[in-house]
Parts: sequence; C-alpha cells; structure tokens
Amino acid sequence: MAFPFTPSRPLWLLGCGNMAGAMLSRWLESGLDPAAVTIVDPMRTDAPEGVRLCAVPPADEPAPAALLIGIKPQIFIETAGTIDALTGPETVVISIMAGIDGATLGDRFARAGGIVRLMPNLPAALGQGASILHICRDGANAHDVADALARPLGLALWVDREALIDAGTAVSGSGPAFVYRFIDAIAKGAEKLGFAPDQAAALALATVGGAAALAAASDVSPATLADRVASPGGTTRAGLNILDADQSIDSLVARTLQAASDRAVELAEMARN
Ligand SMILES: NC(=O)C1=CN([C@@H]2O[C@H](COP(=O)(O)OP(=O)(O)OC[C@H]3O[C@@H](n4cnc5c(N)ncnc54)[C@H](O)[C@@H]3O)[C@@H](O)[C@H]2O)C=CC1
Ligand SMILES: O=C(O)[C@@H]1CCC=N1
Repeated sequence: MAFPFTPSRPLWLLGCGNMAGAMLSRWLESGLDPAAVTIVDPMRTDAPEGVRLCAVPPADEPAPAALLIGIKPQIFIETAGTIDALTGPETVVISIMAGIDGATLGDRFARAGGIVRLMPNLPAALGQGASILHICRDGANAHDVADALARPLGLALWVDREALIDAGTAVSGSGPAFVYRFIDAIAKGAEKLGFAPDQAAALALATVGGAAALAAASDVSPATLADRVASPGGTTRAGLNILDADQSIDSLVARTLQAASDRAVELAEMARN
C-alpha cells in the first residue's frame, strides 16, 4: 500500500491516544515512512521510532498534506483555533472525532483544501477494523488521501450521506465495546454453569472469535449459520428461544445503537453552540 506522504509532504496527527495510536501503528506496519509523520500531543511522552513528537503544533513549517484530528470532540472547539493557521489549500483535514459535523469542521478549517470525516474502530490496529468515510470538502485529492489511510485499517466504506457517519459511529465505531460486553456476558454465564473464571473467559473469547471468523469466511448469512448450529429440539434452539423471545436481543441492540447514535448528534450540537 503506497502512502501519499513524505517528509516534505507530511502527515500530522493532532491528538494520538487510543484510536489514532492504533491507526498509526497499523500504518507504520503497512509501510508508512515514520519520517513523514508528526504527532502533536501535549500529553504523550514518547512516539514510535522515527516519528516526530511535538507538544504544540510546529510553527513556521509548510502545511501538512494531511492533518488527522484525533482529539476528543469535547475539546475540539478550543483547540481548532490554534491549528487552522497551520493548514493550507494542499491539506486534507481528516477528522475521526465522534459527532463533530462537516459544517463545524468547515467553519473551523477555513484554509484546508479538503475535509473528510473518517470513523474508524479499534481493530484497525490489526488491519481488521471497519472505517466509514464521508467527504465534507472535496479538494486536495481528499478522497484518495483518506482512502490510502483507511484501506490498511480493514474495511473502508465511503458514504454519500453524512448522517451515516453518526449512525456508523454507533455501529462500528462503538461496536467493539458492545461486542466486548457480549463476550463478558458469555464468560459470566459460563462461570455460573461451573467453569473457573479463566476457563470461562477463554471459552467465551474463542467462541466469539471463531464464530466471527467463520461468518466472515462463509457464503451464507449469520442467521443460516445459527440454524446450522441449532439442531431441531436440541440445546441451541433452547437457548435461542430465550434470545429471540419478544425479539429481546434485536430490541436491546437496536436501543443500544440508537443511544450511541443520538449521543453523536448531541456532541455535534454541543460543538455548534
Ligand atoms: N476509542 C475509540 O475506539 C474510537 C475513538 N474515536 C474518536 O477518536 C478520538 C480520540 O479518542 P480516543 O483515542 O479514544 O481518546 P484518547 O483520550 O485516548 O486520545 C486523545 C488524545 O488527545 C490528546 N490531547 C489532549 N489535548 C490535546 C491538545 N490540546 N492537542 C493535541 N492533543 C491533545 C491526549 O493526550 C490523547 O493522547 C475521539 O474524538 C473519538 O470520538 C473514533 C472511533 C473509535
Ligand atoms: O465513545 C466514543 O465517543 C468514541 C467514538 C466511537 C468509539 N469511541
């Protein structure tokens, strides 16, 4: 995978914590030149080998080719003012922040040639992430620059409707946390059935990992695979009858995703006001 970044056409990361750090580690593994990367993060004390780390945005330097915004949405407004001046017509601003919408980004980054919202998730660290992307300002080769960053992270899904970024924040951005809860719930259930905690955790993780890998490799739907596990009158059907009663699991997950998506909309409103 070729990255469109060099030391003279660099990539800057404003805020490099859990999520941007996971993305960066995957990019470096995928061949990104560390000398083409600058992290701007006042709280970090170290950076991957060869990557420049600054506590404040570097002054008197040409604008970067891309500026990834990896700070929390709650501090975006107070922080953006200091960084807009460092961007230029050749810069693509790529925001991974939940909520902050294209209109707000456009207001705060008046000079940038392109603006993209990219909603990643943590499995990006392994190249098994799911990213959703939307162009908010089409310039500076925004699509190709963001696409080159998204592809090494896993699935890269471009959407025309910006609202799908908020929806996708709930589904794939937050989604790993929901899956981790499910893994924990299986482990707790296994403990109740008599397994030791470490055995229960290992069984839960192997079951979810194996089931997801099989679903990904299969040409039939997860529903069909569930039916293949469930023998008529057998143990699985007895369990599925609990999950399916009154559409329990569908309803619980739908409410979970709606709450996360609503929160993305709230964060956008907070930034606008
Ligand atoms: N954690 C996740 O799974 C996902 C997070 N996101 C988004 O990624 C963004 C970051 O989230 P996390 O990585 O989880 O948070 P985090 O707290 O781990 O990272 C934020 C980073 O910003 C740095 N920072 C704080 N003030 C700064 C400033 N003034 N200038 C530069 N850097 C500053 C912090 O030192 C920290 O390293 C958020 O906007 C979130 O919505 C999006 C998808 C998934
Ligand atoms: O919880 C959050 O707000 C961020 C966005 C998606 C995942 N983590």
